[in-house]
Amino acid sequence: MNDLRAIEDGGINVSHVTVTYRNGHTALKEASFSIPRGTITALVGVNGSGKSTLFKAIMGFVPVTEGQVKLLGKPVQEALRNNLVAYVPQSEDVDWDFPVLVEDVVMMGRYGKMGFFRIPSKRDREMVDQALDRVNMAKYRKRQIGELSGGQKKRVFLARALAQEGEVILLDEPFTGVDVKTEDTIVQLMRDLRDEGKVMLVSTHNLGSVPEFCDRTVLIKGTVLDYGLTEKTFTQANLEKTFGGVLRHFVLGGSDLHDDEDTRQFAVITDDERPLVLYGEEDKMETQTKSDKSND
Ligand SMILES: Nc1ncnc2c1ncn2[C@@H]1O[C@H](COP(=O)(O)OP(=O)(O)OP(=O)(O)O)[C@@H](O)[C@H]1O
Repeated sequence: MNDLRAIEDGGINVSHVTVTYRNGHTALKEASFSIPRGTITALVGVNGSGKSTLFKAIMGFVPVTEGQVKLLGKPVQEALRNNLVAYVPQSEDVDWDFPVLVEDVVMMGRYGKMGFFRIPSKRDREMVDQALDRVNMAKYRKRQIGELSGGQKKRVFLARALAQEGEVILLDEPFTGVDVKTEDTIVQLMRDLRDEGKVMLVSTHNLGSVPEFCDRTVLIKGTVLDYGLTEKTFTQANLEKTFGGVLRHFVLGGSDLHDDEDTRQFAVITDDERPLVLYGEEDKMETQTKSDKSND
């Protein structure tokens, strides 16, 4: 990938970033990648590979020991001051017992634009209404957030990110615990946001869906192993490097699959969420997505 383009387009630029926690543990070392605006990038790695640490570095929650992060061409603190970064958290990171209404959670996305007393303006209310409509959650606006299903909660946090009008959107495991319909809603929304020029980084274990909607992939294992266009980066060899022995992997071919001499084979790779399916000759297998109708 071309770093210059990301810098010119003002996307996410992570350059030689090292993060060492206070206990001396280095969770990320010399990580570098660049992604331009108007793109969706998958962040893929095993548990503990540094995905959350990278998100925290991008949001300025942990100090970067070395290197630098730039968002839309600006240093992190400036981007945060300008309210440019929206974050959709993992469900486990949220205290669901906290008594707050759905519409109030979405309004939190507007706080950075309000004055000291946080009195919502007409525009703030309009943005909240629009955001709730976009994720199909308007009819739940007076519900307590803790009373919603996992998928509905996710949609509320997406609405909060929409209401914020952030240009950089970070999504931490948006598909965990959601049904297929919600997954489709989230994917469609992300595509729309991409078309609007936002830059999105999405951590996911849902390997099967990466080629469907992520045009770029960052592979992470304590550092960035590789990054770039999904069709070039999201390869079997790279996934094996990224996941080591954690992935389950099986291949079906020969007479188990074909009645003739066809040498093409299927490979299924999974870390227990939606599997990635590859098909073709052994040395040039390609990903199969929902939209692939023929595999004659
Ligand atoms: N506050 C902290 N202090 C010290 N070490 C930490 C801290 N937070 C995370 N780590 C360590 O840093 C490494 C990377 O953790 P991180 O949470 O970034 O991984 P992750 O890829 O997000 O994992 P998961 O997929 O489970 O969310 C792990 O070894 C973890 O134990």
